[in-house]
Amino acid sequence: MSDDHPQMSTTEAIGAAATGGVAEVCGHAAAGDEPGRLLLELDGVAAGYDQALALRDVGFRAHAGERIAILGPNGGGKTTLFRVVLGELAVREGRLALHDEVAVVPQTERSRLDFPVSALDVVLMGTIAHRPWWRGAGREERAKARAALRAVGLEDRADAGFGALSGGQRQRVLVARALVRDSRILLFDEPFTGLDTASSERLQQLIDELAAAGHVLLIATHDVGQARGWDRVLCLNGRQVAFGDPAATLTADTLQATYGHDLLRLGDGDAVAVICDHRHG
Ligand SMILES: Nc1ncnc2c1ncn2[C@@H]1O[C@H](COP(=O)(O)OP(=O)(O)OP(=O)(O)O)[C@@H](O)[C@H]1O
Repeated sequence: MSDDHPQMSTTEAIGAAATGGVAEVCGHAAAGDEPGRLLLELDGVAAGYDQALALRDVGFRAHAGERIAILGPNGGGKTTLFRVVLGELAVREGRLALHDEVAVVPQTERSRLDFPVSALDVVLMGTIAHRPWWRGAGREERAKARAALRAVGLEDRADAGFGALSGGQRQRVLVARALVRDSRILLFDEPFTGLDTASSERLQQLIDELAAAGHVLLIATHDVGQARGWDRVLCLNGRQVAFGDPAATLTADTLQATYGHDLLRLGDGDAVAVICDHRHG
């Protein structure tokens, strides 16, 4: 981390006290980057909007090196969970503990494409949290942003207009923007939506590389088959339905409880199809 953000050595409670839940930012653990390091804990977490709870009973632990699929129907609570982890929504019940910083990779489809910004400019936006708002990006930040673009295979497109890139390239630029924040906890909001096969394979490879480098990745997806290939799966439907190893967790019964009427069972086994709506208002 930069000197502007000294490492936090003591647990710092944030938000939520008035609503009954607890969120803790525990800073960077002294243990370093070893695989399997605990990065994120939730215990009985509930959150919502206005008077209503949108999500409840969420409890799981996430470790360095894990790719965790977040499955759920439209309105199941995936975005709500991300907003809680990002500190945008209060923890109304239970406890959330962050043992590293968090960054989100938003859906590229929701990006504004008409701003005259380059790929490098977009990545540099990720360094703003690490410097005073009034100071422009310096040599150190620019070098870091170029290194992040190199890590996602786009160093040669640094000066290209963000809106002129392909959907897959834009998604990787947004990953680079998350990487310059030095965050070990990465949240991906349906990152494969709208990508062609080649871009999807490239992003899948990048996700594998980030996990191998010691990040934990929470990836909201509607693709049950994809979730089966990752390390853990979290099933949400207004509450936590299940969490665990995909092979043991993704039974037809669990998927039925997760998706309800949005699930089509194919035959007598665990083969299913999920009906989902990718349109967002
Ligand atoms: N800003 C908001 N104000 C009020 N209710 C909201 C708000 N955002 C989400 N909700 C409600 O919270 C519940 C969970 O929504 P959330 O967006 O977390 O689901 P999701 O799993 O991300 O859905 P999708 O797959 O469609 O993106 C839904 O009932 C939704 O209507």
